[in-house]
Amino acid sequence: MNDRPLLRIALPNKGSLAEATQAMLREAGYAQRSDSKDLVLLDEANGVEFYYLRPRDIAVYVGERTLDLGFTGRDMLLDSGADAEEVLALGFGGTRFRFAAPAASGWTVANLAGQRIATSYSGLLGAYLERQGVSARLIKLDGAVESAVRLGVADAIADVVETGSTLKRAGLEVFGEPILASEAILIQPRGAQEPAGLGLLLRRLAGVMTARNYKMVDYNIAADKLEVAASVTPGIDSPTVSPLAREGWFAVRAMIPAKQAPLIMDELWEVGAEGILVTDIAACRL
Ligand SMILES: Nc1ncnc2c1ncn2[C@@H]1O[C@H](COP(=O)(O)OP(=O)(O)OP(=O)(O)O)[C@@H](O)[C@H]1O
Ligand SMILES: O=P(O)(O)OC[C@H]1O[C@H](OP(=O)(O)OP(=O)(O)O)[C@H](O)[C@@H]1O
Ligand SMILES: [Mg+2]
Repeated sequence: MNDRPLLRIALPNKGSLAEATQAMLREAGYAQRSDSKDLVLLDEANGVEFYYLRPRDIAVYVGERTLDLGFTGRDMLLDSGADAEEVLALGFGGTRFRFAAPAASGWTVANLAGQRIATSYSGLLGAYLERQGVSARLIKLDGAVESAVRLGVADAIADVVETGSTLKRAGLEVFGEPILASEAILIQPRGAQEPAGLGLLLRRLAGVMTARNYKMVDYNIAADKLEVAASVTPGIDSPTVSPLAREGWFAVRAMIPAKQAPLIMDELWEVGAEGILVTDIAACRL
């Protein structure tokens, strides 16, 4: 290990983002705790100390400049009002923060004036209602907000929606525009100087996201069809084209968006490509 100060990073100790965050850091080459009761883990080789904290508290620690960086949800950062800012969106933990009310009750955001709205994100909701010029009474709950209407504590709710199945089970339906599109993010104290080690962490995280979002395609193609085939697989910069021992044929290799792989394989087949292989990318730095 070199002698720069340890980078101190907060991670969710439980909840929806905890496992996926730890999986991403492992993929990026960092050590993670093996016992879910551990509060701190020192990754000496990478010069990082990980602190496992309640997801809701992470923005607070980072905003108070107690820790250099934190992994949390965008909704949690904004709700906290902490003096921290988003550095990188991580491509997982995607949710929407939305209003909901009993199904088919015809609610609009304007109707919320003077009503009771239950939420566990009162900072986020309060700021949104203020921007909309709607004055309502916020009922602050810790969780299981979907039950608040049935139990008569609120007229509507504002909560995190992923699949929508919790709302459905409670007989509720979303209304109005989504208040926020959230996902897991990396945060730092607002305006902080870049701590040593952040550049490396960002490169590694970007590498994990690229490896998850792209695949590698290899195929053989005759010279007269190379240009068309290469336009189907332009790669990030440009495809790698190598001559084959077989006269007038080339081997082509390029990265392709993982979601489009089946379609691209079909198109290459139509163009006349042979030996089309798609493989996962285990890791990368671009
Ligand atoms: N299916 C999901 N349900 C809830 N939150 C999710 C889901 N998927 C991703 N998230 C994100 O995870 C974060 C919420 O985490 P968690 O569920 O641990 O919070 P919480 O239950 O409110 O926290 P706490 O346990 O501290 O009260 C938010 O950023 C949210 O957008
Ligand atoms: O749209 P869905 O896929 O159903 O997911 C969203 C639900 O999951 C979360 O609850 P969580 O399990 O975190 O419990 P909590 O309400 O006690 O925080 C969130 O608060 C919603 O209730
Ligand atoms: Mg929760």
